[in-house]
Amino acid sequence: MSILEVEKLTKRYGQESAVEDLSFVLEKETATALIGPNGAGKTTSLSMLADLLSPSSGKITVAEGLTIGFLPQYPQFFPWLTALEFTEMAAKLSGIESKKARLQASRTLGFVGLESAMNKKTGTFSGGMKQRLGLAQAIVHQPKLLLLDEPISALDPTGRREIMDLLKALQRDTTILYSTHILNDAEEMTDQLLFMKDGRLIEQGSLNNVKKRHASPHIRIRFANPNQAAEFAGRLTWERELKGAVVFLPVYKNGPSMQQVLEVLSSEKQDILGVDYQTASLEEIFLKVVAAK
Ligand SMILES: Nc1ncnc2c1ncn2[C@@H]1O[C@H](COP(=O)(O)OP(=O)(O)OP(=O)(O)O)[C@@H](O)[C@H]1O
Repeated sequence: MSILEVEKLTKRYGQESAVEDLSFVLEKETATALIGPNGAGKTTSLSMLADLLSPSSGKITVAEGLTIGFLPQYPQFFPWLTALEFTEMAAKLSGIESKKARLQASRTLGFVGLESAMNKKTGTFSGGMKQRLGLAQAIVHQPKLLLLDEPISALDPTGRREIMDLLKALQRDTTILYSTHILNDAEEMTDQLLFMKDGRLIEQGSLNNVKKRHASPHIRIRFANPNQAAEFAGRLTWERELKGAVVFLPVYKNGPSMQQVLEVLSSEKQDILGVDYQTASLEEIFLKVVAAK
């Protein structure tokens, strides 16, 4: 079931388009990663979805009664407020009754791991703590759709791990759309990928489908030395590529299966160090797709 549909969304500044003809659908309780180089239009798109920026044209349709939480790329906190005061304020602004706001704020701060820092002023917070607090203000009213602009990009690996784990826990009953340029992390939590460049969507689909289209999987056979690899490659009838002591066999319709390769290798006299199946990472695919468009 879709909870949000975007049709031909466009934002122009004068002659320039920040976002052009963007169309996609968010299915309920899925995670979508919006990726693209700097200036691709990610922030502009998320700001339009969060209703902070009006589109020049196009249409956004949301499911009836949909509640939305938004974490901006650079969230602003009032340094003189404590984390609890700030989150309570966010709770009230998002429509939670005053009586319940404090309890809901403290529960949310517990969920994001800020329980012990709840009564500290936000001005003293580290980058990682601020990112958790930003997440807390975005989820305090338990929205059904969570829009996150670069929620992990400014964090160190430990901070990224922690925020990714929180997002994964949230994803069980929340639909998440987040932008990022940390593609290894995106690979971990994504039902749908949206690749943007110069304001346009240049590729979209599930991780598996995008990989199938671009990953050019191959079987990698590692020999003890380049001479052995070259000698082996010379005897093959399959399409192959030789790189030093490694032979790569592309896997596609007419290529060999792993089983066929293992059968051939079982009678080999050469020293084989290893055989495995390799596919490109999302990072490699992204660079390829962005360079091609
Ligand atoms: N208020 C504005 N006026 C004019 N141009 C703008 C405005 N806001 C954004 N742009 C332009 O629109 C394009 C898309 O910007 P946007 O911030 O959405 O990209 P982004 O993908 O979020 O980039 P980043 O990864 O660097 O945050 C850029 O070329 C930017 O210069």
